[in-house]
Amino acid sequence: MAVDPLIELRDVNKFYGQLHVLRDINLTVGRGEVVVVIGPSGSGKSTLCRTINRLETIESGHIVIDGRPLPEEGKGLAQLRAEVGMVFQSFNLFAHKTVLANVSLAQLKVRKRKKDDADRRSRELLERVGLASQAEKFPAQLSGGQQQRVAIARALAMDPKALLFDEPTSALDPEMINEVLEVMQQLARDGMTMVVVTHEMGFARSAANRVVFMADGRVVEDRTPEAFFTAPESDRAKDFLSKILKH
Ligand SMILES: Nc1ncnc2c1ncn2[C@@H]1O[C@H](COP(=O)(O)OP(=O)(O)OP(=O)(O)O)[C@@H](O)[C@H]1O
Repeated sequence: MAVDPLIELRDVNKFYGQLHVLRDINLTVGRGEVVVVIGPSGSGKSTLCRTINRLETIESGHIVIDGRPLPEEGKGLAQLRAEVGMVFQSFNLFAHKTVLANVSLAQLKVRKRKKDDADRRSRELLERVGLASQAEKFPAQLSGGQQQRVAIARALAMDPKALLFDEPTSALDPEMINEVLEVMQQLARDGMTMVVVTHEMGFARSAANRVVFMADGRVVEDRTPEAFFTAPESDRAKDFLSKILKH
């Protein structure tokens, strides 16, 4: 399936103290693929996502992005985080900067764009996420769904090769979830490579090329959404689906 690998994890292991949180993870995300990671609470989904961005270090194994190993530190890390953007549950916007400045800032610092160029690009992206009229506002003046769309615009402003989403809708009121998922659906249709940790099974069914099911720090299943949702193979996945699909 993944003929042109963009993100590769080989035999990755991670511990928090005694807790073996990622166990022999092997995962390949091809260019243009959307991989949705699901699984019970505490199974290591967020940690997996964070290791790809090197927000967490690993004890053993290899992570390769577009043919290059993850950088260790310094300038290489800022470059990595521009190339592989991350969208968090908690938005992580700068409260004292306008929406426009939030989207422009890293472009000035990391991409070394001139302010006019950065602001022009930011406005284009705010338009793309439906927030053109909110550029001069501050984050606290926006709804949670709008703030998350600003965070997506900010990640896109770095012209990333891939985007990681760590439970991007979990902090949102129900009526705001869809406006964020619609932006993500559009990105998927546009061919963005995405790894999405989410509890939104509708998104997994409709947008994912593959569903990765994790339990106890392991990848237990890695299959198409059709195969996973209609005929899960493992007892862990069957149990998980029977619990969440009751709701
Ligand atoms: N910084 C940390 N220090 C110690 N333990 C941690 C840390 N971060 C996470 N853990 C533990 O590692 C395990 C995996 O956490 P992780 O957040 O990756 O799981 P998850 O599958 O994303 O869970 P959820 O769906 O609840 O967000 C959990 O047992 C968690 O308590």
